[in-house]
Amino acid sequence: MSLSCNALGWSVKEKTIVSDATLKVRTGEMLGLVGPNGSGKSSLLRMLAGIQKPSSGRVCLGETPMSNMRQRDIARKLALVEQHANTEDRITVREAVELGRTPFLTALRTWRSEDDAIVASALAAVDLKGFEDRLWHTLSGGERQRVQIARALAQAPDILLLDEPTNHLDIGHQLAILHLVRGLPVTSVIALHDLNQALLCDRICVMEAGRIVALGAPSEILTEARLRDTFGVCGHFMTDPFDGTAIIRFHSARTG
Ligand SMILES: Nc1ncnc2c1ncn2[C@@H]1O[C@H](COP(=O)(O)OP(=O)(O)OP(=O)(O)O)[C@@H](O)[C@H]1O
Repeated sequence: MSLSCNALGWSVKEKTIVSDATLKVRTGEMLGLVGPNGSGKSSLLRMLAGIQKPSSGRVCLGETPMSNMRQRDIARKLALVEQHANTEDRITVREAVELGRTPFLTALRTWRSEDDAIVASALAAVDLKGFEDRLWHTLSGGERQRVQIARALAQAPDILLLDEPTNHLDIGHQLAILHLVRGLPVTSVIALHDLNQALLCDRICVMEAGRIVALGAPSEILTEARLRDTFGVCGHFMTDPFDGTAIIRFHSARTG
């Protein structure tokens, strides 16, 4: 399922946070969202997820305007992993992940064994087998982050939005999560600070001061000029001798 927004904007009081964001994420595409701190990535993701109401413009899931959809119907199609997600202190890991099945439960469609299987597979996907009975507040930052990703996977979404999903993770789990998302049959938008990780995406969208300033294939978008102008760093592209892929080596703008 595709995800699009047209002329999307959000202002708080007099301050414009996001303006005129127009974007179409194609079915099955993995789109990296990059930009400096405060450029509006989380705000855009929250609007795309239907959590933040835009001040202007609209979001469509496939061809359907999100404003015409009930929250439950949105949650059956789309999951968001927020940057600083929190949850009830006394909840166990299993209960936190089970919340992902809530949009599918009704008086007639109660919990089934297939829901248990989905929850178990989501926990296994993020390497949290054996953590089922642990209480949320006893988990480390990276373990909590993986629980939130498992909760989103348990939603079995067509569209998965992730806000810096790797920021608390050790390098092994960072790579595992990125490759997991890559391999899922979903349309994804993933906010990332690590531009080498962003190179793994199909396309990259760059935000600057609340605006989308570039959108396209990683090699076209992440140029040395872009690194300098948007991020204020010198970066040089090199070829990884191991597999021939591009990697960026950074220097500070002053010393580069
Ligand atoms: N509720 C709010 N009220 C006022 N300002 C806000 C609010 N939410 C976000 N902002 C401001 O909007 C700007 C964009 O914030 P946002 O969190 O979307 O940026 P970001 O690109 O995700 O940043 P980071 O990389 O630091 O996570 C920031 O300057 C932030 O301070």
